[in-house]
Amino acid sequence: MTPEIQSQKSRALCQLAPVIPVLVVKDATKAEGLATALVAGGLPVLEVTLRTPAALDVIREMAKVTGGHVGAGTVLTPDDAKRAKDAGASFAVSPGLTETLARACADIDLPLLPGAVTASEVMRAMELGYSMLKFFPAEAAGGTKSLKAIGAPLPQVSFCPTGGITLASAPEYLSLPNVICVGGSWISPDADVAEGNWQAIETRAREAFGLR
Ligand SMILES: O=C(O)C(=O)C[C@H](O)[C@H](O)COP(=O)(O)O
Repeated sequence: MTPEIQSQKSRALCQLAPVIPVLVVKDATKAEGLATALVAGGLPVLEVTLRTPAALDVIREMAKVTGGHVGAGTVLTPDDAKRAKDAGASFAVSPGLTETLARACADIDLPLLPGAVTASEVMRAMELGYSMLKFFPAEAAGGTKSLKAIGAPLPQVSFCPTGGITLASAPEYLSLPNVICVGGSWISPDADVAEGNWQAIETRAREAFGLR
């Protein structure tokens, strides 16, 4: 799957909801309840970060939830991409982009949403064939001001900004023409996941769904 087609697929996923919840889940027994609450709240596209030992099992469980599109986040290497795909991830998200990772995702037909921030990083991603990118770390890298500035010379690229975004700051991002959705971990705080407080998470998902 070429990077061009990967970008088409990640763009279509990003269009499904205004927010992609970024999930750091330590316990795979929580996966089904968490995914069900998020999908019920209107957020079907889920990014499970490969930052916990349980992450691949979490992907495996979440992939069974009807209506969800489960991807892996923090995909840094070809091996991460392969393990994520084998666990049932239908897309991968990376904080950055390397040619090795782009090639690996192309080889295994896994759509990649790669990260880029500077003009050179975005131009490199474009050279490789990507037109849908994660803008990470969004707030630390200048937030909406940077996205607006980068959109002037590079309007053909769309972004999913992630990193430091909240329910309060999301609308300004979503109002930009080069932003399709945002990513964020605020919808699924550790304490609610640990306690299985799915109602609170569904309520937050619903608020996020209402952003567009
Ligand atoms: O794990 C990855 O692959 C990342 O790139 C980082 C995450 O996307 C951000 O950590 C989410 O940002 P917050 O909403 O500020 O928590």
